[in-house]
Amino acid sequence: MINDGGAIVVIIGAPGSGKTRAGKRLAKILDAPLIDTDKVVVASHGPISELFAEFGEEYFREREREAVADALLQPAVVTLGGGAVLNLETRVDLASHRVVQLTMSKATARLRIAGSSRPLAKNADEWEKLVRERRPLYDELSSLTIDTSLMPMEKVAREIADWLGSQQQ
Ligand SMILES: Nc1ncnc2c1ncn2[C@@H]1O[C@H](COP(=O)(O)OP(=O)(O)O)[C@@H](O)[C@H]1O
Ligand SMILES: O=C(O)C1=C[C@@H](OP(=O)(O)O)[C@@H](O)[C@H](O)C1
Ligand SMILES: [Mg+2]
Repeated sequence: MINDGGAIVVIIGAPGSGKTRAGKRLAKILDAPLIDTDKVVVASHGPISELFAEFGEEYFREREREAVADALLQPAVVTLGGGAVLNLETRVDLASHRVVQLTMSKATARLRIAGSSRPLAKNADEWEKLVRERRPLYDELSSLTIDTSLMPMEKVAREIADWLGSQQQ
């Protein structure tokens, strides 16, 4: 059963796969608000790399869970951080939402995450290991998967919008 009062759609998937960027485009297409849970955490608690360095991953995951729980109640396009699905309560919540997964190849990851400040995916090998472990969760939770490796962001956003349209008929 879809929770019609809450998030319009939730975008999950690998770090760097384009969730935040495609979500922003999608929100424009739908003329809806965008909530990126990483941005919510940063606005309240400071940069993610600093939270990891000062307080550790568990502290970040707790703050992330708070942001996710709140975001899923809002009528918005919601983009999660790649590791948000590690939280069991979040996985239970996602079962009643429309969830899209974005993926990308390792070759694309090498280009997109170069020089990024993601503490758990500092290079393509770390990224690959993390995604291999999480992939079963991403697959289980999502109803649509889009490989963004070679796809412009605008097209990614359009594909999600078209899918949402087909769901509402
Ligand atoms: N479809 C795309 N084509 C090319 N570059 C992209 C695409 N989607 C995202 N990017 C780039 O990849 C990086 C990560 O995008 P982002 O939206 O932050 O991913 P995520 O939120 O999944 O970690 C950014 O530099 C962004 O400009
Ligand atoms: O995969 C992860 O564990 C993380 C992904 C990041 O978000 P994006 O997936 O938006 O890059 C951010 O939440 C944090 O660095 C941890
Ligand atoms: Mg993001």
